[in-house]
Amino acid sequence: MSTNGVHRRNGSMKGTGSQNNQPRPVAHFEIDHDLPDRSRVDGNGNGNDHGTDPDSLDHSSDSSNAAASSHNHIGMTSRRPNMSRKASSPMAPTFMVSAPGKVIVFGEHAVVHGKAALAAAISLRSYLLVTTLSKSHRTVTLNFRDLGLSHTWDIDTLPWSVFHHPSKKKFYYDLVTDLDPELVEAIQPHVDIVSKHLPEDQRKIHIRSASSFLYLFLSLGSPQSPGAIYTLRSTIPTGAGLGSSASVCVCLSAALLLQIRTLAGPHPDQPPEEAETQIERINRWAFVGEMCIHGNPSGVDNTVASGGKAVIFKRPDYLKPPVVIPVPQFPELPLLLVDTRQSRSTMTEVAKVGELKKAHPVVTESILNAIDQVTCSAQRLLETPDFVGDSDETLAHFGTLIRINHGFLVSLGVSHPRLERIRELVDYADMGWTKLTGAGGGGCAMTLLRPDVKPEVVRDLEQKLETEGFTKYETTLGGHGIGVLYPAVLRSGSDEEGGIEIDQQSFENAEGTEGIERLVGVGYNEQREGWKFWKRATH
Ligand SMILES: Nc1ncnc2c1ncn2[C@@H]1O[C@H](COP(=O)(O)OP(=O)(O)OP(=O)(O)O)[C@@H](O)[C@H]1O
Ligand SMILES: C[C@@](O)(CCO)CC(=O)[O-]
Repeated sequence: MSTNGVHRRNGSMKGTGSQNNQPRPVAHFEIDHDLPDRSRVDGNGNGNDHGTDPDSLDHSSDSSNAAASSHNHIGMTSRRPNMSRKASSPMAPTFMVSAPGKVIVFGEHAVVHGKAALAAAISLRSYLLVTTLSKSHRTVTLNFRDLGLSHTWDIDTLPWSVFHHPSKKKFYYDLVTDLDPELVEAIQPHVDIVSKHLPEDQRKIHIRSASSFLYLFLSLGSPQSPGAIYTLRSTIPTGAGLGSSASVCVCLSAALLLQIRTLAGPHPDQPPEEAETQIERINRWAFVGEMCIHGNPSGVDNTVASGGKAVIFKRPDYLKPPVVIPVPQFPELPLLLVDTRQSRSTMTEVAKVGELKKAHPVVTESILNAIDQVTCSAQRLLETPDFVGDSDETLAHFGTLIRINHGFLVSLGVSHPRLERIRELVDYADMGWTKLTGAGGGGCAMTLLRPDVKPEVVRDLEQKLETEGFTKYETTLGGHGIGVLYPAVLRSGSDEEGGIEIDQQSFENAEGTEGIERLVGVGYNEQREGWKFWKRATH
C-alpha cells in the first residue's frame, strides 16, 4: 500500500522496496522501536557483542531471508524473544539518522585559533537512510542525492589491513585529532575512481564526501561489515555556511557507530550523562569526517550538529577535547537568513586567515582576541540571573555585538561584495544588525531584526533581495541534535498496528525540502513519533 510515496506498514515482515540498478536489500521485520542497549559491547569496533541482548543485530553472521522469515512468526511487539532469534542473527532493519545544520552567531574563524564561539542548531537537517544488504552482496554504496554522487565499493577490496594494523587501529571511543597520512594514502586509489566523468570542480566535491565516508567506514567497520546503501538527502543548502558537511559527517558517524552496536540509546529516560557520552562518541568521529572535508576545522559545526540546541564552544588545545558549554536559555531570536548564492570553500577561507596571521601576527591576533571578547560579552549576558531573551535590551545588545563581529570579519578578509550588499540593504532600511555566518567569502548573512520593524518594511527588503538574486531561508534556532529512527518506520498515534515505512524508493523520490520533511515526519504536519534524540546534559 502506498500513499504519497510512503508505505503503510502493518506489522508483518516486509521488504524494504527495490531500487533501480541497486542490489536488493533483504527483507526485514519489525521488532521494537527501542534500540538495544549496547553498553556491554566490546570496544574493538568489530561488532563483537559480548552482551546478551537478544535484540542485538549481529552483522557478522548469516542474515538470510530465511532467517528473517522465521521471525515473521514472532510478530512486532516482543522485546525479549526466544534465543533462537539470536542464533539466526537477523539482519539490521533499514534505519535513518538525522542531524541539523548550524548558524554561528559569534566567533567564526576566531574559533579555529582557540577563541570562543557561540553557535546554534537550525531546523534544516540532513537525513541518512541506511539499507542493509543480504549477505551475498559484499558492497557498500554511497548514494548522496544532493550531489548526484553514487558510488559502490567492493568491501573485500578495501584497505582493511592498513586501517586495522595494530599501530593504526583506532577504537570507537578514541579521540582522533589528526588524519593519519598513511591511512589517507591507503584510501586514495579508492577515492580516485569516484565520478571520473565529472569536471574537476564538481568532482572535488564528490571526492571530499567519498574520502570522509571511506575514512570513517574503514576506521569503524571491519571486513565482516554487512553490505549497505547509505542514502543521504539534506534540506541544508551546500556551500552556504550552514554546516551542511558537519551534519553529513555526524549522520555518517552515528550510522556507522550504530551498525557496530557501540551506542546506548537514545531512550527518553536515558540519564543525561550517558546521553552526553554517546553524543561525544558520535561527535569525535564526525570531527574526523570534517577533517577529511575541511582540512583544519575547529569542530564547532560537528559539535552543534551532534548535540543540537546552542553552545559556547572553545578548543584551546587541539590535542584535547573541546570545551562545550550548553546554552539552554538561548533565545528564539527573530532572524533573517539570506544566502548570497556565492559558493566558496570553507578550507580556503580558513586558510586565508591563517595566511593573514602569518603575515601580520600581532594585528591578526588582536582582531581574533577582540572577536573572543564579543563572544564572551554575549555569554555574560546569557548568564545574567535575570536574563530575558526577548527584551529590547537583549536584542540591542546582541545586535551591537553582531555588527561589531561582522566588522572584524571584514578586517580578516573573509567577507564578499555580495555579503556587503545584503548588509547595505538591511542597514539602509534600518531593519536590524547583520553579519556573515560561517566561513564567509560568500555563503549566508544573518540579520537580527529590530523588535519594532514593520512587516511592510521586511516585505520590501525581501522583494529587493529576491530581485538581486539572493535567497532567503526560513529556519528556527536551537533544535535537537542527532536523532535516530530505528527502524525507519514512523509511528503515528492513530496507527496502532504499525506505521509508515520509509524505504529507499520513497526517500529518493521525495520532492524538495517539503517532500523530505513530510516523508520523514518533521516540519509541516509534524509526526515525529519513532524518532529519538540523545539530549545533552545542561548543567
Ligand atoms: N548534502 C550533502 N551531501 C553530501 N556531501 C555534502 C553535502 N553537503 C556538503 N557536503 C560535503 O561537504 C563539503 C563542504 O560543503 P559546504 O561547502 O556546503 O560546506 P559547509 O559545511 O556548508 O560550510 P561551513 O563549514 O562554512 O558551514 C562538500 O564539498 C561535500 O563534499
Ligand atoms: C570558519 C569556521 O570557523 C566556521 C565554519 O562554519 C571554521 C571552523 O570553525 O572550523
